[in-house]
Amino acid sequence: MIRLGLTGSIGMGKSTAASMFAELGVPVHSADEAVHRLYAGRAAPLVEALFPGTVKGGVVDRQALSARVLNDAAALKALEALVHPLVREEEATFLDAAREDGAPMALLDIPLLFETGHEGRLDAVVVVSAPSAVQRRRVLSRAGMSEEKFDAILQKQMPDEEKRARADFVVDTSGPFEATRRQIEAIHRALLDGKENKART
Ligand SMILES: CC(C)(COP(=O)(O)OP(=O)(O)OC[C@H]1O[C@@H](n2cnc3c(N)ncnc32)[C@H](O)[C@@H]1O)[C@@H](O)C(=O)NCCC(=O)NCCS
Ligand SMILES: Nc1ncnc2c1ncn2[C@@H]1O[C@H](COP(=O)(O)OP(=O)(O)OP(=O)(O)O)[C@@H](O)[C@H]1O
Repeated sequence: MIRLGLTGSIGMGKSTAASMFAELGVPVHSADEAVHRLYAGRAAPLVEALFPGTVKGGVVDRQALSARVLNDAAALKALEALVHPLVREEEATFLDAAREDGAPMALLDIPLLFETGHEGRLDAVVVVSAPSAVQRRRVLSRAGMSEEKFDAILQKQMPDEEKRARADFVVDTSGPFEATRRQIEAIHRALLDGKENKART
């Protein structure tokens, strides 16, 4: 089974690209969604122990947690040390299930894929990218986002250029959705064809 990673900076189109892979029948796991589930479940008491007052009604209050960690590098590091191993566990379970189902390929959507040194465990990595002006416009149009918050997040992520340099495939998401979809279909086909060729030789 091909283990494919998907990453890209904030607002570059990871979720959109992931849903396009899913439409092609590829099982998809989203690290962001896993964090959401964990914050409503087994991670909540651990987060509360680390940052008292950030859990309300048994669920992590993301706004309160964000305010607590975004401008405090040590606090964010401590949070990551708690959350990332739990996400890695969920990803391993997901990959096992996909393999058992006989899927030829499975996708892990991981915003911090390169930052967390995850590449070694994947067979190929797709990076979604768009010019920084497009990225900024997309992100600032989201509810609850400010210039300051956007800049703080950007600073914590590997620059887009470096991500593109490390990618096996780059998807340009600055055009119409159909153009993004065509690029994803081509990657999907190339990977499956490559696998078949390998099996034959
Ligand atoms: C800081 C938190 C509470 C903010 O939650 P909120 O709902 O406001 O934002 P959201 O999660 O949608 O993230 C907004 C953007 O920040 C990026 N981001 C999130 N965490 C980090 C991080 N540790 N470093 C860099 N960028 C990050 C996301 O990829 C996204 O692009 C939340 O992101 C969090 O708990 N982060 C730590 C866990 C983590 O590392 N998640 C990243 C994916 S595994
Ligand atoms: N051709 C395109 N391909 C992908 N996204 C596009 C395209 N055109 C416009 N968009 C928009 O760009 C935004 C990208 O957001 P998306 O949530 O997919 O990014 P993300 O990388 O998952 O973000 P985050 O890092 O915050 O989780 C969406 O609002 C989407 O509608």
